[in-house]
Amino acid sequence: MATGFGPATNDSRRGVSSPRPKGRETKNTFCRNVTIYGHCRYEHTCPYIHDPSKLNQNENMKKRFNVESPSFTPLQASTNGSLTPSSRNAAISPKAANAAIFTPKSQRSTASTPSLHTKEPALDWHQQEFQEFIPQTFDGQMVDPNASASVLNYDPFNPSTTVSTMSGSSHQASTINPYVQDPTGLSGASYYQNTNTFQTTPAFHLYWPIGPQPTNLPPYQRTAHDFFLPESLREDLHKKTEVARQIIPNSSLPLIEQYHSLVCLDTANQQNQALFGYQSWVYKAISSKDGNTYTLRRLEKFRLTSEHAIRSVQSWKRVLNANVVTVHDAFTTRAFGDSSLIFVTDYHPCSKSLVEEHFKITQAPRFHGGRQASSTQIPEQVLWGYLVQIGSALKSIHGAGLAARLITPSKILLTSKNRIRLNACAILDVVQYENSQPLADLQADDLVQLGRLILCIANNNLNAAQQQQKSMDHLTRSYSPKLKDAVQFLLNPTAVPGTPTSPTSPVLVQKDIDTFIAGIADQFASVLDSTLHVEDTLTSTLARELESSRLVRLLIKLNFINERPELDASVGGTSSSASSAWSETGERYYLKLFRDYVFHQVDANGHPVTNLAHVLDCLNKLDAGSEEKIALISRDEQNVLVVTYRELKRGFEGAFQDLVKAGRSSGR
Ligand SMILES: Nc1ncnc2c1ncn2[C@@H]1O[C@H](COP(=O)(O)OP(=O)(O)OP(=O)(O)O)[C@@H](O)[C@H]1O
Repeated sequence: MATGFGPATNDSRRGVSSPRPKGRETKNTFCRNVTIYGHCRYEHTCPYIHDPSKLNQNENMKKRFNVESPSFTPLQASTNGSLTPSSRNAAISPKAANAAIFTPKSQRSTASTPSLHTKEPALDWHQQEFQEFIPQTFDGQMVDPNASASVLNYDPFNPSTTVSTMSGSSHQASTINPYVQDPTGLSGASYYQNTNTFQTTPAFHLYWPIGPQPTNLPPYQRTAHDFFLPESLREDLHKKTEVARQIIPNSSLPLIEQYHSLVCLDTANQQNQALFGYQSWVYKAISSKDGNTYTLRRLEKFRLTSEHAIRSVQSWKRVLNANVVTVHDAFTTRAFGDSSLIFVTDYHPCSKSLVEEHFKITQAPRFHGGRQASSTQIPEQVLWGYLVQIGSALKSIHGAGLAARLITPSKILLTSKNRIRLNACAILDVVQYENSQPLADLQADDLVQLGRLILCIANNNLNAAQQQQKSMDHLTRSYSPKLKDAVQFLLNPTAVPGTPTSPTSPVLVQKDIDTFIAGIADQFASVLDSTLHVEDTLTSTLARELESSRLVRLLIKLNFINERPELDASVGGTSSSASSAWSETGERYYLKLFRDYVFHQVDANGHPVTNLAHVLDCLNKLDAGSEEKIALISRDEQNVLVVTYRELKRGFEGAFQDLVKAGRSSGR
């Protein structure tokens, strides 16, 4: 390492007293700028020697420097937190008055320099001597001293940094990407100058707490679970995937058009014919056209009398609402041995109807008749959630010139917690095509059906709408007046009194979905807020999975490369001898030892080390191509190879490209 000190060439340090030896020590010191750059831009003011022949000419030096010459004044943190020169007589250029203070990173916790850290751990063991100043080639790249300070203050392990970084200077935060292979070296070790300090350790991962923090645990209390999906979500998704891919071997159910692997979703033996006028069955099926899973609803013994009837489904295909089960197609088939009408809709695994959710028949003591419905009162917020969601569905449906026509508990699906979708849209439009009522009446009836639905759920009774007054009394006693008003509005006849134009003819205003939605706007706001909270949580979970999936891709590549005995010198053969295996030579050999280093470590007693943190740390550093060195030990323990992650990464990419090329050339 060069021992000479030159003036700072970095603009961000202009006007700052850079660390340099005191006055008389310069007389024998050759300017390092000349050594490094061949010249010194500050030759006329620089206190160092620029002419090699003048070295050791002490007398000359005396003439050029006197006590007023700027001297090295290391900054020290005073007890009041400000930076003071250690030398009492130190003279600082007046220009320095407006300059940002250069703050050695080890002193940041006590310095008054603005920091991105809102709170920093005051750990003594982080304190260390300020290292000697090493000129960087940052000219013109980091001209804003504050920008450089904020970047150097970047702490990937400190969640408080994240908060302030994101709110305060999001642009700067977004420029920090440890994965960028920056040819300028900005993302390399030179960028993170004081690499020995905790604060400037570069982030080799992006497990970054970006969303709402569900727990207030400090970092050292985190567990491996924090890196992956929450258990409940993982279980839920697994269950859904399992159910979605379930098939029944040797099933006797036929193939219907492109739909195969049918599984019946109706568990009840008795089918209710009252709603559609036909016995209906629901199946899960896979489409051979796109591989997706769909739901087929079959209406038995249906005879199509008009082509127009089935064409009415076209309008339903355009209704894409988050609270409506999307309709994809409708057709007739004889595959079941009769003439059946089939509706193809989205499939929502593990969903259940509101009947199953709220009116589940439970086994009760014999003196109660053996069976009874669950009697727990449904929270008001759940009822508002249903009103808002179905209100939103009806807005889309009515806006498309259609009516839902069937808003009943058995035809509303609960697809996840408190998330519902109308599930029998389009069916009555086809089966009752010939004797359909005016659209306005049907739309008004949708609102009445919605009122009845809420009344039934609030009363825990499927037949509550038949004793309307009694059920309303119960609702009035158990819930807020606002909910009662909303249900009353819905249950009113198709028209409500409006402003009369004359005393003899009172005007009746048509009741519609827009009026209803406007009336419960505050509930829409609250449902929107909770939905956005859920979205935030899911986004933060997704961000964690993003990191995990990145590491999976890395591991896949690594395993493609490691130990491929079948690939001899024919791959990358120019660099390996014909007799040796490809994956055992050259850079691939490092990767093999690296695999041992990551996964096969043993402790002092020879017991296997299974440390997730070590694995994640190593893999992330490999992915980032860090300059950090590691010692790889050969399996016979005779050789130690010291390599940087950057070198490993280069070998890793090269080896993988070799494989890809070899795969292509052999036509695989
Ligand atoms: N689109 C769908 N995605 C996933 N599952 C569905 C879908 N549609 C229906 N199901 C499942 O099929 C079951 C039967 O649906 P169906 O509409 O026939 O209800 P039901 O309770 O049998 O009503 P009914 O008494 O009128 O026959 C539902 O409970 C639900 O679990």
